[in-house]
Amino acid sequence: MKLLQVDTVARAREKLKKAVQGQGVKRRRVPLEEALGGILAEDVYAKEPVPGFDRSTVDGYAVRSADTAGASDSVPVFLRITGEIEMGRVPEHGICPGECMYIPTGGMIPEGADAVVMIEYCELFSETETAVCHSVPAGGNIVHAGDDVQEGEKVLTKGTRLRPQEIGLLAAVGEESVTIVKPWSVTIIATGDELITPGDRMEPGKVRNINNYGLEAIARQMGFDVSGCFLLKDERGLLEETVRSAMRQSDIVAVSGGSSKGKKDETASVIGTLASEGILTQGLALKPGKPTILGYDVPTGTILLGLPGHPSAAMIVFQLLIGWLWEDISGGKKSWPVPAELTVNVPAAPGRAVCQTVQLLRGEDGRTKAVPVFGRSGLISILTKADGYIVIPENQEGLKKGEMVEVFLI
Ligand SMILES: Nc1nc2c(c(=O)[nH]1)N[C@H]1C(S)=C(S)[C@@H](COP(=O)(O)OP(=O)(O)OC[C@H]3O[C@@H](n4cnc5c(N)ncnc54)[C@H](O)[C@@H]3O)O[C@H]1N2
Ligand code: MOO
Repeated sequence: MKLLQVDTVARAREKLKKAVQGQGVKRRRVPLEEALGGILAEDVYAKEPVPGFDRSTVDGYAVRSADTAGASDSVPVFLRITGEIEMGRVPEHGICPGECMYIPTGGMIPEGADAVVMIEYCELFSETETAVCHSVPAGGNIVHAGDDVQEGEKVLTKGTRLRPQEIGLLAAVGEESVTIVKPWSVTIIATGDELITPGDRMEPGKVRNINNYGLEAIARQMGFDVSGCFLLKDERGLLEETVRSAMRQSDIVAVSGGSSKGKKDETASVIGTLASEGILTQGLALKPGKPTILGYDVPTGTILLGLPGHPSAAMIVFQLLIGWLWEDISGGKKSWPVPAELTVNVPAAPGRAVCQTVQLLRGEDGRTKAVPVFGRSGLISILTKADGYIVIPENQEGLKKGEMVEVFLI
């Protein structure tokens, strides 16, 4: 009887990391529109201050604050309106004592003004005079040049994962492109005679292809380029040819299905043939995810990954191995687990780590609770019901209700 010689997740990660060590990290300059999810490859310094000039934060009148001292509804101060400031333009002149200028939100503060009175506190007396019924302190309703970002300041640190707010900041400091760690390119191959696409007519015995869609989405979420997505019949020659050709243009070729010990399970044999380093791992001490295969090909610099056919297992393993490796070698900030209190006991699996999906809820006591979503790894709905997962290490006893756990969000 031939049983799989399994590796722990830690051991498999170690092997993967060692295999790709010589590859180094490549960089790519991308326009901001394509930077979302990218890992910043260098620190970014502001070439210009934000804002670039003193600006009003309200619609109103730019004034000298001293002129408004003591102003109230019953004793207003009368100021002469000497003009109007236009957006995007430098004021035509400054203001002197007893004067004011109309200013829109974001307009440039004129010389001589040190505050802005909101329009709601002013009553137009004539075209050239307004009554101000409210005093305003120096600096009131003004955002000063550099208040947001100082010129020369380090605004973003290498390793930052670019979220919408970072992209906005880059735009604010005048960067139209940014250098990120070149994302890996991934080819995804689903295998199985039973598989049909979501649009095909359902027939008895057929199963809709979930993995191509789920894995492609995870890869894109991680910021990778997806260079190809294939659905193949269980045919060794076809699989070998498709993987071989994908290796020329991909950093990762992920094959789902055919990783186990069934009669038609050929993924291990194909990876063994095509990877110059042979098979690194065949079998993970993980539930779900046992039928996982890893190989590395040095000449093409490709990771070959055989994933379990069961959809939840395939997605979790991709996350645990490839997601982890990408975070590690791209220098990106590590994902932060959420602490939560377990609501029921979770059993361990002898000799295997358990990756248990959980839902996060707020308990009546106000604490964050982790509610396990139990179900077999062939079920896709357990992932949609889950907010994250917890890991019980191999050789550890199960977890007890009430224990604090760390939830990795998915
Ligand atoms: N004798 C053994 N049998 C099995 C073992 C084992 O160790 N010994 N492991 C089980 C575990 S755990 C898993 S997971 C599965 C994985 O097997 P494979 O990776 O070889 O995958 P398949 O047999 O091709 O498929 C398994 C299952 O998943 C469905 N599937 C496959 N691809 C897709 C897809 N793209 N979209 C949706 N569903 C897919 C497939 O129809 C099968 O139902 O093996 C156990 N058996
Ligand atoms: O461990 Mo399999 O990978 O249960 O689904």
